[in-house]
Amino acid sequence: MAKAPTKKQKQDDRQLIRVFDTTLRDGEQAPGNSMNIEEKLRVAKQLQKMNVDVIEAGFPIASEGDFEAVKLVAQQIKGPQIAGLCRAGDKDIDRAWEALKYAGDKGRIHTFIATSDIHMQYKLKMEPAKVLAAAIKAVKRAASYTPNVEFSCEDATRTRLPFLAEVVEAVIDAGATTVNIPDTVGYTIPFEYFNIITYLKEHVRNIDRAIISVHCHNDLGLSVANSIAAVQAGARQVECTINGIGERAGNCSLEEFIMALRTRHDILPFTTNVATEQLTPASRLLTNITGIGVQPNKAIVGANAFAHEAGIHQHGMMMDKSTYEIMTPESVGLSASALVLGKHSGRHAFKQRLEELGHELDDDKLNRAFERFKALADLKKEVFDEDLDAIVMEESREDVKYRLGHITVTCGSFAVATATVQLEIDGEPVRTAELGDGPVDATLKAIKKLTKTKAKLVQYNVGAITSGTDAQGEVTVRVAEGNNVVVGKGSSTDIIEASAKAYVHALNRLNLRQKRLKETV
Ligand SMILES: CC(=O)SCCNC(=O)CCNC(=O)[C@H](O)C(C)(C)COP(=O)(O)OP(=O)(O)OC[C@H]1O[C@@H](n2cnc3c(N)ncnc32)[C@H](O)[C@@H]1OP(=O)(O)O
Ligand SMILES: CC(C)C(=O)C(=O)O
Ligand SMILES: [Mg+2]
Repeated sequence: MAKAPTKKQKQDDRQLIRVFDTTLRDGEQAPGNSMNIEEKLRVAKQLQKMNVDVIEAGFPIASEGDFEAVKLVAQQIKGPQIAGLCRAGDKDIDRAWEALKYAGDKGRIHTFIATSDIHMQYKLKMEPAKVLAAAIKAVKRAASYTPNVEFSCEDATRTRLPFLAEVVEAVIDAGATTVNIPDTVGYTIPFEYFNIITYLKEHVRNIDRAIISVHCHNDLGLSVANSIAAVQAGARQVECTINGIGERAGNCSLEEFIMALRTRHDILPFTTNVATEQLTPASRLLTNITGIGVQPNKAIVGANAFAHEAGIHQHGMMMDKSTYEIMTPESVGLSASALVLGKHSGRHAFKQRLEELGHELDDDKLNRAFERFKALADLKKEVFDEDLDAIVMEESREDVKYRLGHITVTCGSFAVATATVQLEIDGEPVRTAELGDGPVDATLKAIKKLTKTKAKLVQYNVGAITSGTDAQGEVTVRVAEGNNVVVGKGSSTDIIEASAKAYVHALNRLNLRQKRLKETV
C-alpha cells in the first residue's frame, strides 16, 4: 500500500512550480523559429533531459507536420507530460488527442478561447455567453479523452475580472485540471498580475481543484517578473520557452525564471524539477537549430553572462567569485572545462566533452565527428564548446543528395570574383565555375547551376561562433520554393566554405521535404 505523504512532502508539493515548456509551440510560432520534425524531437529530448514537467509539442491541427511532430514527441519522450494546443472546437480537440494519445496518461489536451472584450468583439465576434459555452463544451470534450486537461483564457490580463472568474470556475467544473491565465500581449505588470491571481483565488469557488498556470509574453520586458509575481500569488505552473523565444517579443525565458527562483530561494521559497546544468546546452541546441542567436548580454545564457572585463571586477573575482557572480557558471551548465581540446586531444576527452555538452552519438557518428574535430583543430589553436556543438549538428543531419566537394575561389579589390565548385549529386561528381558579386555570390551561383534548383535564397546571415580571427564562422540561409521554406546551416573557419555548406544543407533539406511530401500524396 502506498504510504500517505509526509507533512514535509505535502509542504514541498505546495511549493513545487511545474515548468511547462512551450518552445515547440509558442516559441516556434515566432518568425524564423520554425523547426522540422527531427529538430523538434531533438529539442524535446533536451527538455526531457532538463526534466521539465510538461512539453507543449505543437498545435496538431495547424498542419500535417505539426501533427506528426506532436505524435512523434508523444511516442518517444518519456517522463514529461506532452501537451498539444487546440482551439475550442470539436475538430481541433479530436485532432489533438489523435496525436497525444501516444503519450497515454501523460498526454495533455490544452484548449483555449479568448475572454477579453477586445478579442471577443473584434476577433471571435462572439458574445461572452457564447464564449463561456464554447469553453465549457471544449473542456468537456477534451475531458472525454483524458483527465489531463488545461484550459487557457486567452488575453486574460485584459479580461474583466468577474467574467474571468466565471469562465475559470465553469471550466474547472467541466473538468479542467489546469487553468492558465495568460498575459497574451505582455500588457500586465507584476503588481497587477499578483492581484489578478489573488482575485481568482478569492473569487473562484473551486479553484483548489485546479493548478493555476501563467503564461507571460515579453512585450514590455516583464515576462519573468510577472511570472514570479504570479507564483508569489499562488500560481503553481509557469509556461516558458528556451531563450525566451515566442510570439513578438517572446515568452518568459525558462532559464531566467528558473535561475531567479534558484538564486533567490531565500525570498522565493519555491522549487522546480529542472536540472539547471542543462540550461546552457538547451540554449545552444536551439540556437544551432534555428540559427537565431541570443544577444551577448542575455541573462544566464548570453556570451557575456559570466564574463568579466573591467579591472575592478576582475580583481574582485580573483579575491572571491561571490563579489561579482550571484550564481556559478557550472550551475547553468557552463563548465569552466579543465580539458582544453586541441589537435593533441584524443577520442576519450572528445567523447567526454561531448557528453558533458549533452550530445550522445553512436560510434559511427562519433568517429566522423572526431575526424572533423581533428581537421578543425589543425586549423585552430583551441576548439571551443561552440565549435563542438557545430560539429555535432553537422554530423547529425539527415541523408543527403548533394555533397560538397572542393571550392576554389579567386577574388580581390580589382578581380571579378570567380568560384569553381565541385559537388557530388547522388554520388556522381560534377563541377562548374561562375562569376559573382563577391566570392560568396560566385560560390552560391555555381551550386545553384549544378543543382539546377529553382529555390530562392531568401535570407543569408553570417556570424562568428567563437572568438578570434581563427573563429568558426557560421552561416544560416533560408531557402524557399513554393510553400516550402527551409533553413540551412554551415560552419567552417572559412566563411565561403561555411556559406557553401549552409546552402547545400538547405537544398538537401528542401529535397528531403519534397520527397516526403510526394510520398504522402
Ligand atoms: C495566443 C496564441 O498563441 S493562440 C495560438 C496561435 N497559433 C497559431 O495560430 C498557429 C497555428 N494556426 C494555424 O495553423 C491556423 O490559424 C489554424 C489551422 C488554427 C486555423 O486556420 P484557418 O481555419 O485558416 O483560420 P484563421 O487562422 O485564418 O482564423 C482563425 C479562426 O479561428 C477562430 N478562433 C481563434 N481562436 C479560437 C479559439 N480559441 N477557439 C475557437 N475558434 C477560434 C477565429 O475566430 C477564426 O475563425 P473564422 O475562420 O470562423 O473567422
Ligand atoms: C494559447 C495561449 C496559452 C497563448 O499562447 C497566449 O495566450 O499567449
Ligand atoms: Mg502565447
